[in-house]
Amino acid sequence: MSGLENCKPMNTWFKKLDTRPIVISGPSIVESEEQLLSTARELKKVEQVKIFKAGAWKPQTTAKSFGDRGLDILQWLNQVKLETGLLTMVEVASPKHVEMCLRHNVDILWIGARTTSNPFSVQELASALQGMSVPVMVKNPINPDINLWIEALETINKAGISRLAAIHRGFYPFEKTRLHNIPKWEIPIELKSRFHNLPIICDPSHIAGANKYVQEMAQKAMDLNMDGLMFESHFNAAEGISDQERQLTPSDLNQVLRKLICRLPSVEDIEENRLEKYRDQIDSVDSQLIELLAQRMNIVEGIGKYKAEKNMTILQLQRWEKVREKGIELGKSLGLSEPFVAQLLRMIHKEAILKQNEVMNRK
Ligand SMILES: O=C(O)C(=O)C[C@]1(C(=O)O)C=C[C@@H](O)C=C1
Repeated sequence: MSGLENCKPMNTWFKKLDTRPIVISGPSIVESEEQLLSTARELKKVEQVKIFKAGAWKPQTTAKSFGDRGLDILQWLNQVKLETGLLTMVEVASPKHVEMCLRHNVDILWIGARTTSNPFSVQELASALQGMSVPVMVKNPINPDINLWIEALETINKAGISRLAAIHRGFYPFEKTRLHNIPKWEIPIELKSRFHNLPIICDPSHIAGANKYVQEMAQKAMDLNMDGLMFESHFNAAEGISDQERQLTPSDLNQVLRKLICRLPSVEDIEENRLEKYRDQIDSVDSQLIELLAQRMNIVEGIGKYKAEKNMTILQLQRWEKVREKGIELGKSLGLSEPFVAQLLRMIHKEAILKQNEVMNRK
């Protein structure tokens, strides 16, 4: 069993983290003490914000340099903590960063997408974290490689970190889309289905890119039952030196959070177990589907034997085209989308060919 099954729920990390969603926010880049403190003071007024995040050493896609002011920033963050009571969270990319953050009482560390993509860097961080108890969050790697993400999480977990969470920030888009990163929601869903106890935070700011899509991405994350949300913010977003289009002012963030509908993973079923009844119906339909597929495969097997006797090829393109067209037509008339039916039939046809191949080569 993976140690990730033993991750602690976030409401046990710190007393303050007893809300859903847990909201993390802070500037994309620290520009000055004034920007950091003013943003934190404004965020303090947004009730749901519990964690203030800041990149003290921010790796950029392009080689822009804002100088190594890590130490100053860590001191300013202590001031933030003192004044606002917010928990602080900083990105670490090297053992030196870990050591400095721990020395300056940063509450939570996070590992960025570029670092997660490199198992050697993750291992170095894990060695620096060995024996520490600080909570750590691990962003997904740049490319949609779930195994690389799991490997990074497990490496940090093996160093003894059980206050551990994943951050879904979307994936590098090879083609331009309306969003900055491709969300590929199926990846965090797969992560959650493999490790039920691993908290997952969504970063709608990185996925959306532009603020106008942030609400939609945040709602999607809530509907998928993610544990928290991480937003970029700036007290004076329009004047920020980077990522202006994806930093919310704290009052805009407040609006986003107020509009958010937080659906529950389960509800007291007061309407005579309505959900249970639906699920019983689904179970029954699913059984019928599987039984019908098995029947179809028996017929395919019969055709396979016939083809073997008559020396006929397995692949019958004309017949397959007809099966496909008829299925798509019927699907459409019943409200099923063409890509869905086409994909389903493609899988069935592939399995039929495998089956007949086995029949023909049976000794
Ligand atoms: O009709 C056949 O010849 C079959 O073997 C059945 C079937 C199918 O699964 O529908 C499978 C393979 C052929 O390429 C075409 C159709």
